[in-house]
Amino acid sequence: MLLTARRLSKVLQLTLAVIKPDAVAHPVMLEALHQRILDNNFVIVKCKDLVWRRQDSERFYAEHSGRFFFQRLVEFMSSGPMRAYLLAREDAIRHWRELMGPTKVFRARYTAPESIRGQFGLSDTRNTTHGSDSIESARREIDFFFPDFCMEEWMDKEEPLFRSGQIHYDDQKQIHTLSTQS
Ligand SMILES: Nc1nc2c(ncn2[C@@H]2O[C@H](COP(=O)(O)OP(=O)(O)OP(=O)(O)O)[C@@H](O)[C@H]2O)c(=O)[nH]1
Ligand SMILES: Nc1ncnc2c1ncn2[C@@H]1O[C@H](COP(=O)(O)OP(=O)(O)O)[C@@H](O)[C@H]1O
Ligand SMILES: [Mg+2]
Repeated sequence: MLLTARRLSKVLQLTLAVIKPDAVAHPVMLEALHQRILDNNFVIVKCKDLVWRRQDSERFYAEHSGRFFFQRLVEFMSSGPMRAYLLAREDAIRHWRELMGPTKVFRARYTAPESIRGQFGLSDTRNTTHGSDSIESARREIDFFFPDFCMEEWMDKEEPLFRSGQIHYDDQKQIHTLSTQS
């Protein structure tokens, strides 16, 4: 029955999530956020730690150049290690954005105290996480962080297998793999 239910479940959606330098700097917070991802039934397809140069930060957030916070955002996002995730689940984009909570931490603390930003955010810029805000953004952002990953191929070949539940969580690599691959 479960298998049938799984087979009938909605197609998995991909989204790009980032744990920002303010949280990566604190191993306990980083671990808590990683666990939050697992607890919310996200499949971790890919995960990598990286540091941006200033120009990477400017390119990724180009849509915000000219806003009053752009310089502090660019400096902050290239100030230290980040962790990038390629996540999959039903309605991944919306669900991760809901888990993050409002962009502005000072608002999140009042309107969404259980959210990631409400709980861990330091300020409106240093707000702990990023998440794609649309299917188009997810495509661009996945390509930005994981240029060798082919979304079409994954959706065609791997998504049905991940959706059918043949999943194994690799504690070492901290990602999910297909049971047949383990
Ligand atoms: N609309 C608007 N909001 C501003 C402006 N300057 C600051 N803010 C808001 O007020 C918040 C606090 O401003 P700051 O004190 O500069 O920020 P901070 O506490 O140093 O923290 P960061 O946002 O990480 O720099 C910002 O995160 C913005 O949301 C501004 O010129 N216009
Ligand atoms: N008013 C603001 N003050 C300070 N930083 C901001 C502000 N608005 C946005 N930012 C920073 O710019 C990033 C991108 O902004 P935006 O795309 O609007 O939010 P989100 O990250 O929730 O999609 C935010 O995550 C935050 O780090
Ligand atoms: Mg955004």
